[in-house]
This record gives sequence, C-alpha cells and structure tokens, in this order.
Amino acid sequence: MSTQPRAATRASTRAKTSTVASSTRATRATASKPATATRPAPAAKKTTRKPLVSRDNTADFVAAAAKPVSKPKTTRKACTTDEDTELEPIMAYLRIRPDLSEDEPTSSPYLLPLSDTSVRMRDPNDQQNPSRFRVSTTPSSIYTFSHIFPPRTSQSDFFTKTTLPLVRDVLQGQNGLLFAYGATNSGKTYTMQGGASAGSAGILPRSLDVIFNSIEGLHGSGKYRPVRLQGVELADKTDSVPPPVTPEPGLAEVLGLHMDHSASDADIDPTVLKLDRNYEYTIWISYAEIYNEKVYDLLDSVQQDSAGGIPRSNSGKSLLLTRKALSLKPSPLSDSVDSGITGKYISGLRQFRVHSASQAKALVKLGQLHRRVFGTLANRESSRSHGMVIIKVVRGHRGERDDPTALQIARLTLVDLAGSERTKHTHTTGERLREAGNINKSLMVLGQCMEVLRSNQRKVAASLAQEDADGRMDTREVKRGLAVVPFRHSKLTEALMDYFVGDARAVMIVNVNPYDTGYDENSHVMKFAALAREVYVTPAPAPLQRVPGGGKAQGSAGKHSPPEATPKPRSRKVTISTGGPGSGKKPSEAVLEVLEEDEGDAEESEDDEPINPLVDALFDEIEDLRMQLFESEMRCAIIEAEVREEVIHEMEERMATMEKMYARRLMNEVAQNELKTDAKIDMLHQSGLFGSPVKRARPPSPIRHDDIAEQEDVEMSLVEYGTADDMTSDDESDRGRSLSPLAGKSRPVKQETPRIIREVREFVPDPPMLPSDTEEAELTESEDGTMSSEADAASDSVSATTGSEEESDDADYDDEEEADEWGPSAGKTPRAKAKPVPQRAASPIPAPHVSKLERVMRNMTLRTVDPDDSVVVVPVKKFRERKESPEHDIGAATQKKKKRQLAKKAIVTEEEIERAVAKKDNVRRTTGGFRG
Ligand SMILES: Nc1ncnc2c1ncn2[C@@H]1O[C@H](COP(=O)(O)OP(=O)(O)OP(=O)(O)O)[C@@H](O)[C@H]1O
Repeated sequence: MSTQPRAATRASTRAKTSTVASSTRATRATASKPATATRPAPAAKKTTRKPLVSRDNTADFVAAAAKPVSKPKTTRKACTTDEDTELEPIMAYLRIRPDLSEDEPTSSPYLLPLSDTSVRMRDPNDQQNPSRFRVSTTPSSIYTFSHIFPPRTSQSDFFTKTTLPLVRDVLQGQNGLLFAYGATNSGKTYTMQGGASAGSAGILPRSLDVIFNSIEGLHGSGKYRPVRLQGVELADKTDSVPPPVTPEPGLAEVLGLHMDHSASDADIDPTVLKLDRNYEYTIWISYAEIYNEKVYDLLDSVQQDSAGGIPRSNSGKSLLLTRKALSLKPSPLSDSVDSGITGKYISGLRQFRVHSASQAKALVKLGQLHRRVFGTLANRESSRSHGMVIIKVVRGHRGERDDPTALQIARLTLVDLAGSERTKHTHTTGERLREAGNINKSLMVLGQCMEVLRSNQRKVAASLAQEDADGRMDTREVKRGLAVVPFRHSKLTEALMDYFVGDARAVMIVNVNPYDTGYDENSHVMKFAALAREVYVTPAPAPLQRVPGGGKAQGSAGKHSPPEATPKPRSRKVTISTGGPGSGKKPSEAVLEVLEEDEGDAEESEDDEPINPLVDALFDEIEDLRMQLFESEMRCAIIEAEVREEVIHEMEERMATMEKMYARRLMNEVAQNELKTDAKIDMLHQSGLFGSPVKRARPPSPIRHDDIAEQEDVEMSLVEYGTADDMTSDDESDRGRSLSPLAGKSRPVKQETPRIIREVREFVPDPPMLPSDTEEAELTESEDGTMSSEADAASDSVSATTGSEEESDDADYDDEEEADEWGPSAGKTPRAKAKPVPQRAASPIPAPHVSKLERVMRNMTLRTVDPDDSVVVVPVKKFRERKESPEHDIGAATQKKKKRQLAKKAIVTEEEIERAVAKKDNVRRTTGGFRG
C-alpha cells in the first residue's frame, strides 16, 4: 500500500504555484494563446505563515486594499513564470447598483468612481460629522478593479465585458468560475439572473444563449456523459430523458410560488462566437445550493411518488418534500490524462443534457423555484444560500468521435453568493444565527483561502527571484514553507477549490449598493475584492480524459463504479406551517414536511488512491485541530467586534456628555460675565453716579427684578450643575466659588447700597456732587437717554469737584427731545428735589480719593444697546478717551453733533433693556436652560 496521503488532503496543501504545473499544460497553454509578457514578480515580501487569520486578515488585508495595485489592468494579460506556467489574476469587476428609490436620493453615495478602474470610498460618518468621535480605520480608501461599471450600465454591456470571454474559454475547453459577491440587496441576483423588464436578462441566461448560438450545428451525439469533475463515461438511456421544466404539480400552488415568466425571458442575446467547426459539443447543466454548510441539488429537490405527484405524509394531511444533503468527494486523479491537480465534486448531483437555450433556461428557472420553495420552508430568504449553476461542455473532435480519451470537459460555474453581511447585523438567534454564521463562515473561509493563496504565491515568486540571483533553488524547501490553504473549512471553498488550484479562469463580480447598504459592510466587500485581485490562477485548458476499458461507463480507473450507496436515512424532519388562520388557506393544505437527509458517509468509497490509514488519520487530526482553531478564532473575532462596538458606543456617549457639560459651562461663564456687567451698571445707578435722580426716584424697574430672577436662575442651575458633575462641595461653597462676586447679593442690591457704591459715596458726598439747577437739568437730559452720558456725567461730576473744565462740554448734551422721553414729571421731580450746589469749589475731594474713584470708574464697563438691538460692552475708559481727544476742540457744533451721535449709539431705553433681557432668556432656553 502506498504511503501517499489521499488526494483530497494533498490537494488542499497544493497552493497554486508555478512549480506544480505540468509541462504538458504549459506547452498547450502557450500554443493556444499568444505569448504574453513575463509576469512581474509579485512583491518579494517576506510573509509569515498565517493560514488561519480570521478577521479581515488584518494587516495584510488592509495593506492589500490600500496598496496601489500595479498588476495588469482591465484586459486579460496572462503572465508567465520561469517554468512557462501562465498565471493571471482573478478578474474583479465592480458593479454599482443604481438608486432605486423614486424620490431624490436621501443620502449621497459614499463611492466615487475616479476612473474606469478605481473608486474612492469615504466613510459617510466622517463626512457628515468630521469632529465626531469614531474609530475609523480607513476613512477614505481607493480601491482598484479590473473595471468599474457605473449604475446605469446595461445588462448586455456588463455581460459582454465580464462574462463573454469566459464563455468563449469554456467553449474552447477551459474551465471558468464567475461569482457574485456583495451585501444583501446589492444586485447579485439581478446581475446573475436578471430583472423582470425587457433587456434585463442577466449573465446566466445570456451565457446559455451565447453557448447555444455558437454551437448551432455542432451538437454532439451525447454518447458520453461527464462525471465527477472532469471524467466521462458512457451515457445510458436515462440521459436521453428530457429534463423537467415545470414544477411539481401542487407544489407552487401550495406555497403560492409560480414559475417566473418575466419579460426578460424573451431576451435572447444574439452574440455568436466563432468556434472551430471540427469539434462537436454537448451541454450539461446542474444546479446546486449550499445552505447551512450542506450541499443540496436544486434539480432533484422534490421526491416524486409512484403516482407522479407530491407524496402525502403519514397523516395524509400534509405534503411531504424530501431532499438530501450531498457530499463532496475528491475527484480521482485518474479522471484525466495529465492533470496533476484535483479538486472535489458534488457526489450525486444530477445533471441534465440540454439541447437548446430555452430548455436550459427553463431548467435553471425550476432550480430557482426550488430554491425559493426551500427557502420559504426554512423560513429564510433564498439569498441566505449560495446558488451554483454548473454548465459542462463536453467537446470532442469530429474525427475521433469514438475516442473518449479525446474528449475535453470544460466547466463554467456561475455562483450567486449569499449576502455578505455579518452576523452581528442580522440580530438573529438560534437556527437563523447558525445560518448566518455558516454564511459568514463560508465567505470568511473564502477570504482566508485567497489570502493564503496570495501569500504562497508571493513566497514562490520570491524564491524564483532568489533563484534568478543565485542560479539555484531548492523547490522542496519552498514547498515546505507554503501554508495549507484551508479549502476544507467550508463546503463552498471545497466545491470551488479546483478553480483556484487547478486550471481555470476566475472572475469576481463585486456588487455594491452605496445607497441602502452600510458603509462597513461594503468596506468589507471592497477589501475582499482587493485581496482576491492579488490571487493568480492558471487559465490552462482542461486536460483530456482518460476512459480506460474502451469507454465503458465507469466511475474510476480500472474499476467499475458501484452504484452510489444510498445514505442511511439519518434524516431530520422540518415541519413548517405556512397557512392556517389568517393566511386564507386551509391549514391542511399548508402544512409541509421536509425531510433533509444528511449526507452519507460514503465519501471515501470512490477514492482510487491507496490510503495509508495512519497518514490519513493524522491529516484528519490536523484538519480537526485547524477547524477547532478556526472556530475559536471566529468566536474571538465576533467577540472582539462586539467589544469594539461597545467601546466605541460608550466613548461616543461620554464625549457627547462632556461636550454638553462644557457647553453649559461656557454658557454659565457668559451669563456670569453679563451678570457682573449688569450688576456694575446697577451699582452705578444705585449710587446715583450713573443714573439720574429721576431713576432713583422711580419705582423699582421690572428689569431689575428680571435680572435678579435670572441671577437666581443661574445660581440654581450652577448648584444643579455642580451636582450633575459630581461636584461634591456644598451649595454655599459652590456659590461662593463659581458665581460672580455679586452672586447671592442680588436682593441686597435692592435693599442696601453695594460696597463699591458705599465707597463712592464715602468719597463723594451727595450734596456737593449734585450739580446746580442748570447743570442738573443738562445732566438729567443727557442721563435719561444715554449710558455714555451717564458715565460722562458721573466722571464729570467728579471732575467738576476737582476743578476740571469739562463742564462746558457736558452742556453739549442738551437735548430737550431726549429729556422729554421720561415725561414731564420725570424731569421735574428731581429738579424739585435737587439742591443747589453751594460750594462746589469749596468742597473738593482730596486727590487720592478722586484717583480711587477714577480707578473704580475706569474698571467699569458700560453695557449699551445698539439701535440694531445688538448688545455692546464699551469700557468707560474708551468714552473718556474719546472725550478727551483733540477732536473736542474743533468747534462746538461739530462736537455737539459727534456727541449726539455717540449718545445715540449708546442709548439704552427701558424697552431695549427689556428686549436684551428677553433675548438673553431666549438664549438660555435654546442652550438647555440653566435650570436644567
Ligand atoms: N443594476 C441594477 N439596475 C436596476 N435594478 C437593480 C440593479 N441591481 C439590482 N437591482 C434591483 O435591486 C433589488 C435587489 O437586487 P438583488 O435581489 O439582485 O440583490 P441581491 O444582492 O441578490 O440580494 P440578496 O443577497 O438578498 O439576494 C432588486 O429589486 C433588483 O431588481
């Protein structure tokens, strides 16, 4: 018994390298295609072995996305290595879904195409609120694709540029894989299958059209049928039975599902490819679904009973649907003459020979219907599974019709992947969580496979470069250093592995919906695409077949294939009611039973390779351990993502709270400053230095009440604020610390003379300060209207006592109209009370006292209200300086005019002050209020 490990395990270790390709393939490939430029060696970067990095593949992943791609562009440009193996990168095409809402787009898309091949993606959160705290790893990234298709691209154009070359290849005997990747609702199904309107047929029906258009008149006899991945065997009479094209009677009606005969059915792509007419072709179709890590046949989903209808369950009331999970088996090496690499095939997957495009389309539609049926039964969307249509083209030379070894089997697999959104966004539990986990798992494993492939290819390229330099290379060393590609970690990658390690072309369609889909999901999709673009595949023609024993139907080399073992009925039953009360259907019609049989254990039965049980067991052990590691990494990744999310959320909340807190503090500061200013003005009024006797005599102004109330508000709010901010000091200390010097003295201001005014009065006794009748009248007139004149008056009063000659200037404030604003009595009362100034010059204030008063006055500010209602704080000093400026000497008329203007500017009427206070209240309300 050979000690060779079995093929499946070995296959998983064979990352695509230039060294594994056989010379036969290389020669043929070179013959079938024009010689191409030598591939620039991928970055000779040392990559550490990281086969199982699970989360976005972290640094490499991001680096790959961010790195400017210097790989061949849109057009296919194969590359060769030193061993003449042609390699080309996976083609990645970006398709941007149009905005389908009828209204104007609510949000601008965060994808901006920069050219035909590059697109900028910017985090909309950063755009909307740049200051917002957010951990954004890649706020703006540029991604490069083979080609970018804008929203308005027609289905026909898209097909021609992305898929037609693959169809040509498959008709020339070369394998091709096309898969659509993207978040839910991004347009994958639309791209693959098409829409309902005319001209919207998708890639799948168009491919079928082109294939049948092109092989018109070149149909083969169908003597041989394809088996497994690339084997053939003699066909039997079952292969001549036409494929089913209509759903089981009763099935669609029960579930309310119908074959979808949309307008796009009438679309027929007229493209014809020119083929070598020495060959003839037969076309075979299969349709599989991978759901919850199980593979199902969508063309064999409904088991018929002998009567041809859907059988009833034992109860007789429900319909019984049965479908069986299929297993993946390694394709035997003996299936082909010169293949050194193998993959896995879906054992038991039915395939039908189709003779026309319409027949093929009907078959595919039936598969889609079954996909929907089982999706409905499992209470899920069909998009939760991966749909895989496999078109096999058997090509044989007309001159060698009876020579099965001259046949070539080429496969075109079109995959509509499940939505790529992550588990944490689906908010699912139980079965749905498992489903979401499995979808993510298979897509995550796909990403991991890409990454390991890329890393291995870089290592090989680096060693080739080394060889060039040194002239020698130990390939065994290089191979030993290559990581195992984890294809076996998911059914999806297992089923597709031969496209990556075998001979095939691969195309990836990246569907993005920048309107409804979240940035994070699409960012993940783009990173995946960037990674996939760096993986190289070998687009060589499929090998010729080996059919020993004169072409008799057989399953493997030299042995007659035993009929596939029927798996033991390890089935599970799913009973789902889709009807009942409220559904408009009788419950008995709506109850269905689904028997989903697990795959059998016959996996190894067809392996041709001799197996060393010890090696096999060790490999299995390794795989198990890897699986466990992978699962724990996945769990960690999910937990990490959740923790990150939580931390971000918490930080955002904290930042918002801090922002609020500082805004309130700022407002309090402003309010306090205003209060201080108000209080100073009030003090001047109280002292009589700033207000007229009229004002002093008048009843307390409501404004003052407002101010007091407002100050109390502020105090209250500050106390509350202190509590909210965990300020532990008591109210008293808070008040003493945080408020203005006048805080808490608002009421006393009314009742007792403030300290500062007492000081003023002390130094400037009332009687001597009062002006003479004439002067008083003048002053009253000016004081009534203007705060500046009050200041001037006050200072003038002081100046007068010190023998200043500014009295004459103050006389210029004469203005009867302004004086009348206070009413006739207003002016009279104080005049009546006014006492003559007997000895102004005789009672001078001592110089030091005057200077102290001056200092007090200079430090005060005046709060005035402009005619345009804006509050202006003007230092008293400024008025004084203006007054003292040389301009005062230029003629009495000019001076008077200037002063009047100045006075007007500084007028504060009672209404205006009220308005200002109201405005302040308003501000307080809009900023949250001091009362909280
Ligand atoms: N290029 C396009 N032009 C017009 N309509 C589109 C286009 N792409 C997608 N749509 C529409 O957008 C909707 C969602 O598309 P689709 O069902 O193909 O998304 P999906 O990615 O397959 O979603 P899921 O993963 O859920 O299956 C459909 O109504 C489809 O008709």
